[in-house]
Amino acid sequence: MSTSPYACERRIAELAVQRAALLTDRIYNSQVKGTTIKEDKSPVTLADLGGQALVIAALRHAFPDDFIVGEEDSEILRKEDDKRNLLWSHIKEVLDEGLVPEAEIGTIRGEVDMMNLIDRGNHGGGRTGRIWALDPVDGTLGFLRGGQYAVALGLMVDAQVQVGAMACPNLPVELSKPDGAKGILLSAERGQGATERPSDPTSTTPAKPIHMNPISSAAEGSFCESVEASHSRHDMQANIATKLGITKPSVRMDSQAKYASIARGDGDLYLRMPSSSTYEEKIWDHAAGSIIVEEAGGVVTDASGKPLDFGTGKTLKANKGIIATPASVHAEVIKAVKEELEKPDL
Ligand SMILES: Nc1ncnc2c1ncn2[C@@H]1O[C@H](COP(=O)(O)OS(=O)(=O)O)[C@@H](OP(=O)(O)O)[C@H]1O
Ligand SMILES: [Mg+2]
Ligand SMILES: [Mg+2]
Ligand SMILES: [Mg+2]
Repeated sequence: MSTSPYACERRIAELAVQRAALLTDRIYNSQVKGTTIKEDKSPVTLADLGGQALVIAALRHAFPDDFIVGEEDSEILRKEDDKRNLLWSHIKEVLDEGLVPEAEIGTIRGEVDMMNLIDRGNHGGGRTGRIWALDPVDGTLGFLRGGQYAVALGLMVDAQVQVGAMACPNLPVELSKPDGAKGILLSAERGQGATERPSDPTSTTPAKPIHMNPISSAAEGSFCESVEASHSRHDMQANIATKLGITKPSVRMDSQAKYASIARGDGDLYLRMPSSSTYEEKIWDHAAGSIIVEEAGGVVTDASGKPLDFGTGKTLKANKGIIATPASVHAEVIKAVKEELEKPDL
């Protein structure tokens, strides 16, 4: 039987984010989310910290020599006994339930192991070798407000994303039933397509291939963008959409659920024009989402149409903007973006 080059990595990545999503969901539904505000003024919760520990436990078990660039570190847990104890009790419950096969993705041995695992995500990224980019809760603001968030994991080999997996606990399982069951697990391998299935590990629904909508002109489509006005230029994005003849209102959504949505044909374009000249996009905010869109028939580039460069460290250095669209309309969208950027300041 022939298998694809990264079939094993894809399987482990799927299981890892699936198990982490059981924890994030559990913490969302509990009394205490343990929110702390980080130095950059963004929130971090027990779900972010525990999700990172669980995913890295899986990577340690399956690929012990790989490097990991994770968003979080264990400093808060080392300082605050209450948070550490509470998080460990949640993680232990997820592990004891055993819904995701521990034989394949390993375990966490206790509180100290939990913190050490989180800190294994301290690699700085780079151009060579096998490096995983992990965002245990992408869209923490979305998580806190009961909106969209994603557990996102991508594998880069020599700076090319080869595998991505993402759990989106608040996206509907069926597009035709937006108020029905929630929680999907998406994944992709370079050259092998993208799939989705329910993220509930007890579900027997098989994975199915996903495809972007086959639009032939951007005017037929709709676009999504960040909820937070400080994360991208809503005004510019509206101008670009108008120029393209898009009449549907934008869909504002937190996190890489934006990539997931367009990859499964719920929307068409993702526009993210930079709102600050100093903020650098993080690799963990785009690695998983970008390959899932590409493998569903899309193209993901910066605002000038160049591919994203995942080999420049923890951040996409020198990146200006993110544009994700079906391949059929990418050139048309980049032309409109260029015109918007060249517009004289009035
Ligand atoms: N100034 C600025 N500009 C651009 N992006 C930023 C900025 N600040 C933060 N972030 C990152 O945005 C991640 C959340 O994704 P989104 O912006 O798409 O969603 S959201 O609407 O803000 O929730 C969010 O990811 P998480 O920290 O994992 O939630 C951040 O990495
Ligand atoms: Mg964050
Ligand atoms: Mg993020
Ligand atoms: Mg995050």
